[in-house]
Amino acid sequence: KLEILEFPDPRLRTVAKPVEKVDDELRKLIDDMFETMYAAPGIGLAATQVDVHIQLIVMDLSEDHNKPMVFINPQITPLTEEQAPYEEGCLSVPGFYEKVTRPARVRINALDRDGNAFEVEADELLATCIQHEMDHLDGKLFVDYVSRLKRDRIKKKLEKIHRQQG
Ligand SMILES: O=C(O)C[C@@H](Cc1ccccc1)[C@H](O)SCc1ccccc1
Ligand SMILES: [Zn+2]
Repeated sequence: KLEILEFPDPRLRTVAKPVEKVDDELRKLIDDMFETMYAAPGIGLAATQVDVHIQLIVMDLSEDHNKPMVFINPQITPLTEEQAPYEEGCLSVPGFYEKVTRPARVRINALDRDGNAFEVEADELLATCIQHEMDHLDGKLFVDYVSRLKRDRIKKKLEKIHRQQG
């Protein structure tokens, strides 16, 4: 449905602006993002990845793709100093996985698809995923957490693949 930008596309470095109005137009984008995420497949997708630079994240960690979550203008608060590692991947960095450590538990405050404020506390994969998605909204990628040497190798490999695709 929507095209997912791939590293090292500079548009992935754009800092997303707050959503002004939660209306039917935004809800159409949300539905398109879910369709794109499920088709990838992925368990999370940030608007930045589909070249829309607003603070919007969709996620669904369920097996049956029936537990959709929407985070609009999310704010995150770490709830512990404890860090948890995870072998992260990214739909914008296809085929590469690197260990990233992040706060193990976080609180998220956001608006839902109806514009209502809500708060959730997350740990495990939900904490990892929401932090990974919120990085996208700040123009950050998980490859920013590995050495420059590793990042440049990934960059070269993806640039080669993109050249071959014309
Ligand atoms: O933002 C994305 O690109 C989707 C990411 C979300 C994610 C990254 C790291 C850790 C958890 C979630 C993934 O590509 S979605 C694919 C996936 C599926 C199950 C578990 C981890 C990653
Ligand atoms: Zn990602």
